[in-house]
Amino acid sequence: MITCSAPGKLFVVGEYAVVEPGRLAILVAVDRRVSVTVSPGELAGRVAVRSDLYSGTVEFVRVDARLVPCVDDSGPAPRLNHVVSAIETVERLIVERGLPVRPLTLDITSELHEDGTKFGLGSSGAVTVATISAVGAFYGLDLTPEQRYRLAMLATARIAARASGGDLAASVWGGWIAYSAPDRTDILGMAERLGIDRAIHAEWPGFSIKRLQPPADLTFEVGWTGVPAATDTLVAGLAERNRNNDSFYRSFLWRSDECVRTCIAALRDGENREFLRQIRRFRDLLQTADGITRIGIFTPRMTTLCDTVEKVGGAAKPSGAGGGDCGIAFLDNTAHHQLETLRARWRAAGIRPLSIRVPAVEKEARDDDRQPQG
Ligand SMILES: Nc1ncnc2c1ncn2[C@@H]1O[C@H](COP(=O)(O)OP(=O)(O)OP(=O)(O)O)[C@@H](O)[C@H]1O
Ligand SMILES: C[C@@](O)(CCOP(=O)(O)O)CC(=O)O
Repeated sequence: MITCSAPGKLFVVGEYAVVEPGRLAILVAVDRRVSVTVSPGELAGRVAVRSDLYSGTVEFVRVDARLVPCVDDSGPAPRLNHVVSAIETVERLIVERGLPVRPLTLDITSELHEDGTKFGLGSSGAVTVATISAVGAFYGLDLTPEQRYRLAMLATARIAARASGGDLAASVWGGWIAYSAPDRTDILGMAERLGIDRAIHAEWPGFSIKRLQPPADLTFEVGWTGVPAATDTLVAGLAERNRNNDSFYRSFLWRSDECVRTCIAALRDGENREFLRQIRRFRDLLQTADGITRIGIFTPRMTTLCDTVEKVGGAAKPSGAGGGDCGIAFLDNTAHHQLETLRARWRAAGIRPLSIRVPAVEKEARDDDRQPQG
């Protein structure tokens, strides 16, 4: 039996733009995780999945390298597509290497939901990475962090073509990272033409990952609006502009990149004031984009969440797609009184402060780091 876990994430800056290959975002991994335990299954050719998100066990049968749910008349099948795609991707690699697939049972538990409602902390990314790690380890694969990210990216791209994979990168590498995504159509094409094994060892133009120093003397606070958001619909709303080669969208991408790069430099140089300025700038950028596209990044509660932080001297913005989910705030870490005031005002406005931290990355993991391409 093998258990692996993977953390959830928060976007610091760069969301939306990061869906375009090569565009940077900053993310952090949080101290809440999804765990996946893989044990030998009982029936040949079968995979059984149990998740604390859904009741009961879902049985799958392998048909042509795909997992097809066995008929279950107990109600609509739970949404296990991220888990299934992760298992299928690892098993394609196993088959390519001439190894036998085996009956499996997966048990999944999540700290990224409460009573079945997501907080917007990247549960889909965390469950994908934890499944890749656990199934890979069960089959005896010795996967490096980058190979786990690449398998997770391929598994995700098959079912969510727009997803940047920033959540996957944060989940794999942990800590503070700067990330840019590969072209997902390209890498899926590569996997089809060359197979999974060669695709995960090939050059992925656009992909980069770099570890960042956390800001010293700043604390961050996360507020949950209490409303889960549908990321894909929101992303489609903005990405639509790209298809039309819209001049607003081009300037959005350019401004986002400039903001993320300035944040990276501010973190490197310990320039907290500049970092806070860029957080505000990115909020403005998202607000302008929302005003033009009317996709609904800023709900009234999200606006209150951010405004309340400004009033106590900090800087805040939505984290991720917005439309609900979480906002992220940065404040001077000596501002204890302001922090208490902020939490009280958030609660009064129906915003729940979440106690979330970014765990420090162990030296061993830091030594595994790769540098950005290009
Ligand atoms: N514990 C789990 N067990 C099985 N599947 C899970 C689990 N957690 C997440 N998932 C999968 O991820 C999907 C949720 O993805 P979604 O993008 O809506 O939320 P999220 O990743 O938590 O939030 P966000 O994208 O806003 O960060 C679920 O529908 C399910 O397919
Ligand atoms: C809008 C986007 O950049 C971030 C979405 O973040 P979240 O899943 O809502 O936390 C989409 C993506 O990166 O795939």
